[in-house]
Amino acid sequence: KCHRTAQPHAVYCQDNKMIYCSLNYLMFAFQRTLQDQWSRMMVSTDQAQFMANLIRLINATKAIEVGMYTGYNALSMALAMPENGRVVACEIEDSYINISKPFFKEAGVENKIDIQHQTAMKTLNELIAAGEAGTYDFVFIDADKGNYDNYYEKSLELIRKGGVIAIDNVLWSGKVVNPAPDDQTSQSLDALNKKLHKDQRIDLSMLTVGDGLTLAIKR
Ligand SMILES: C[S@@+](CC[C@H](N)C(=O)[O-])C[C@H]1O[C@@H](n2cnc3c(N)ncnc32)[C@H](O)[C@@H]1O
Repeated sequence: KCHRTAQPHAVYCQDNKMIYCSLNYLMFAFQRTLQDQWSRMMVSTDQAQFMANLIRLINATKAIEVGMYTGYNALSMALAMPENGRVVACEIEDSYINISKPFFKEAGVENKIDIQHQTAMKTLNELIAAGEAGTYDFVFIDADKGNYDNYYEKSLELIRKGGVIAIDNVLWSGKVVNPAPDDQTSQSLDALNKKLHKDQRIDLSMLTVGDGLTLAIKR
């Protein structure tokens, strides 16, 4: 029987053994995603749990995920929010969206997650055009890396003062240190890291969680 819990749903130690586990909705979504060939795209369990607790800490009711994949982290965010909470989940691949939907329904949060099946830039622009600038509490950027800077600028418009933009993969397996001349992804992530380091519009924290997680808090 599933239950909602704030306890760790799974924590893995270095030899990949599960050491803490709760049988909750998230665990089912996590296990299903592991069957997909691209499951390494999913955030780690500790990262999802950390961001869910951030959402609780700032009492977020409006969040955006740029790059939903199979919905594991979107589900984690939705479960951390109150009944009136909403997650705008951006995803272009319908096969991933199809995997996510039964888990959202089973967990009773399908009404909290607004799946946007189009490019994330289109969705972010539409939200701004709809007058939603300055109203979001939390944005998680985790899609195509070449567009990260564009996602960051749009997210900065969309979040309120004190809102948090979380950016994934900012260390890119360490390749942001001296990126190779032909490695555009590492170069663009490095350029974004350097830009944020000097950005006076935010307070910055770069964490060695997962593949590197930046937190930018809007001033
Ligand atoms: C790293 S995965 C996201 C993982 C997800 N946040 C999680 O933790 O499970 C990146 C996702 O972004 C999607 N994506 C890539 N480019 C996109 C775009 N331009 N607009 C919307 N989604 C995009 C991909 O299809 C992929 O599912």
